[in-house]
Formats: sequence, structure tokens, C-alpha cells
Amino acid sequence: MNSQQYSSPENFTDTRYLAYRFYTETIEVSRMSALAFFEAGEQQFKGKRMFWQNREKTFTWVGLGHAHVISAHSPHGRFEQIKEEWQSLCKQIVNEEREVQPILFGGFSFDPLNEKDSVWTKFPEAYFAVPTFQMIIKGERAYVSIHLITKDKDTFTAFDALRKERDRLIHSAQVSELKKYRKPLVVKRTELKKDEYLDSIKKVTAVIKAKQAEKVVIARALKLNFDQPLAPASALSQVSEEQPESFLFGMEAENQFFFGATPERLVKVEDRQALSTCLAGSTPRGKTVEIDAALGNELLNDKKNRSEHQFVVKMISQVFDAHSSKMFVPKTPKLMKIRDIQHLYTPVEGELKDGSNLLDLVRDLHPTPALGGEPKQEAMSLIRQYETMNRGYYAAPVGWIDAKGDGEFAVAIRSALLDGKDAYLYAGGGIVEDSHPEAEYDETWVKFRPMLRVLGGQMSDES
Ligand SMILES: C=C(O[C@H]1C=CC=C(C(=O)O)[C@@H]1O)C(=O)O
Ligand SMILES: [Mg+2]
Repeated sequence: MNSQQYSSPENFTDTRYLAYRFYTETIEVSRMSALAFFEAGEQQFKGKRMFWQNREKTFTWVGLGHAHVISAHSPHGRFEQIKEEWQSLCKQIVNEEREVQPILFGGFSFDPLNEKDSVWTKFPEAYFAVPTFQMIIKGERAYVSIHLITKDKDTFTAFDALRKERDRLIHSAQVSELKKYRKPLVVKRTELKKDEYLDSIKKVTAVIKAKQAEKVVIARALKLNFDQPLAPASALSQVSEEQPESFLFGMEAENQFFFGATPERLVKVEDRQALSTCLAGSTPRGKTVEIDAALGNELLNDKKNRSEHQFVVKMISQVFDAHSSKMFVPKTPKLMKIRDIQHLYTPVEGELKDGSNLLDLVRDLHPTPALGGEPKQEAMSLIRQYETMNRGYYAAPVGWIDAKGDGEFAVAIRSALLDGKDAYLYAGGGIVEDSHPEAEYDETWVKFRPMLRVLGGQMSDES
């Protein structure tokens, strides 16, 4: 790298964030491992690191350090708060000419009105950050940006220090291989409140038969205890090897780390084109091509799974109808096959109307009936009443938005919370009129499988 290339940092001011100044600088770098960059921040930025890779693997993003945090602690108005604060901040930094935009990354809790005890002690109801150092890999090109958002006037020394730190991070990521970690041993695996979970499915099915709701998603948790803590970089590296066909995400909040490999897109916006995917209805993969195809066919024709799926298509279509024009929804679902499981899948596309933006869609889509139920409010209150835990960020939106309003959110399923020597894994399923507790229980095992393979903790008869 040649320091002559550096342009002087740009500086913007704005009304609401008048006191702040936003300094930024981006350089293109030769390609390096995003995980090595994440790991290079282990000492300085522990507790403040974020990771994202889209399903197609065309976009990888790493954030180290917090240039600015936008979080919400109140159960009400959190989507608006994040949107408004980000837009205010963006007024100072938007520059249509800029090839690399600053990105705000983070997530929401599933249900801020759930009052059950929570292990998610470090995660507020919404938690987003603009990182101090942002690395982007887009296709064949890689960029590293510095973001400094400050009220100080004299930033010359501070910015200079950040340039040095950036060079150190890049150097470290380019020369060192990802550390080889020993996979911690799982000393104990506990199914949390299994009997209550089975019982809740019976009760919810009865409630649905009594026509108080049409569909409710009920989930449960597994707890693993390790002999030593698992490093976030190691967890991410395992998950990226095990689940190549999913969105990969990770976010640290102090000493807790939430990560996962989810197949489910909540919504993506690019140049005002919006895309969502309805994903609900499941069956395992078959051991041979023939069995796999037969299972897939059965799923496509299964009444119970098609009904689970159709609630999602209907709801997402309604939300898209409100926010977009030129909507497109295929009439019948296809199969999405991933390593352990196959799902019914319907993409929904639309062109955003003036005045609607990505975070409006996130607010109105969350939770879709793939994670909440139908009708939404009844399902949420039934989940509060019958589910045996607090979901934290499981099943909630996680993703990013840039200064232009483009971005993508996934639904944080197939995920786990790491907390010291403990991990909490989550899985659920859509309960409809003809659901059966044992079958739903089995389905959760299939959904736990990828995370169990990543973390260890599967029993010897599980592959
Ligand atoms: C709730 C989960 O999956 C949802 C997404 C796809 C299929 C689902 C199902 O068939 O039940 C669930 O709605 C989970 O993985 O924990
Ligand atoms: Mg299901």
C-alpha cells in the first residue's frame, strides 16, 4: 500500500447529528480471508465484531470496532428509531459517487414484549453499529474502510492512529492463516424443557382447532456446556465450512456471540428492487438421490406442509403489496434443498414504492408466519403464553443497510448464542391444525443438526 494514494478524509455535518462529524476513507486491497480479518481484531475489538456473508457468496462484510452504535432498549418504535437515526447520520455521509458505502449492521430481538427470563443479557431490543473498520469483499474485489464518527474537532491524530491500525489489521489478515483451533469438547448436552415443549404443541394445536389462530411457530432450545470457551472466529470458520449454501452471520455483544447459517432471507433491497423468500414446510434429505427426490415430492404434495407454507406466502404478499408495485409471486412453491433439510420455497419480488424503505419492510414482515404465525398478534401472544423460553435474537431479523438504502436481512434461525463455556441452540417449527408433537420434535432435531455439527454435541448415531 502506498500512503500517497490516501485522499484526505471527507467531512460532513448535519442538523440532527450536528455535533457529529463523519470521517471516512476507503482503500482497495488485495483479496484476503474475511475470517482472518475478523480474527485480526481479536485483541483490540473483542466484543465489537460483526460478520456477514450472503447466500450467493457474492458479498462478504466484516466490521471491527464501533464507530457508532444505534441501539434500542424500549419495546416500542425500535424499527423507526433505527431507521431515523441511520437516516440522520447518513445525511452527512451520503455521497452518490462513492463506490463503497458505509454500512450499518445489526439485528433485533424476536419479541421485546416477552417477559420470560433471558440468557441474552448483552443484547438490547435492537443493536446496530457502524464499524470503525469495515471490510467488504464483492466479487473479486476487496475494500477496507475507516469510519470515524466524533464530536471532537481535532481529529487529525485520531484518524492517523486509525490508519496505522487499519494497516496492521490488513497486514495481519494477509500474512497469517486462520489459527487452528481445537474444537472444545462438549461435556454436557441438555434439552431445555423438553416435556413442556411437547405439551405446548398439544395445547397450541387445540387452540388452532378452536379457531383462535391458524398457525403458530413453537421453538425450543438445547444447551451445550464445553470444557473451554469457543472462539467466535473458530465458530464462524466451522459454520462456513459446514453450511456453504446459507447466509452466514455473527455478532458480538461484549462477551456474548450470536451466530448462525440461515437459509432464510427476510428481505433484500437493491436499487429499489425488493426480494423476499417464503420458506416454511420441511422434510429431511434422503440418503440416496431416489429417496431424496421422493421425500421432496412428498413435501411438495403434503397438505400439512403446504398449509404451513401458504400462510407465509399470503402474509409476505400482503406486505409487499403495501410497499411495492409490479409484484411477482409464483403460484406454487419449489424445493430449497440444503445439506440436512429441504424446504418449500416461494420467492416474492416487487419494486419499492416512493416513501417505503428496507427497514419499513423489515418492520412489517417481522415475524412472518414462518417464525411467528397467523394472525400475527394472536400468534405472538400464544408464543408468549406457551413457549418455554425467551427467544432473544433467534428467529428475528439480522442484516445490514447502507447509506443508499440498499441492504439485506436474513431470519436468524439455525443459530446459536455463545456465552463463555455455554452455547444455546434454537429450533422450532410451524404448528398448524394437523401437527403432531413427536413429528415436530423430530423436525427440530433436523434443524439443530448443522449447529450441532459445528459445535460438536451430536450423539454418535447422528451424522
Ligand atoms: C423455525 C424454524 O424454521 C422455520 C423455517 C423453515 C421451515 C419451518 C418449518 O417447516 O416449520 C419453520 O417455519 C427453525 O429453523 O427454527
Ligand atoms: Mg414445519
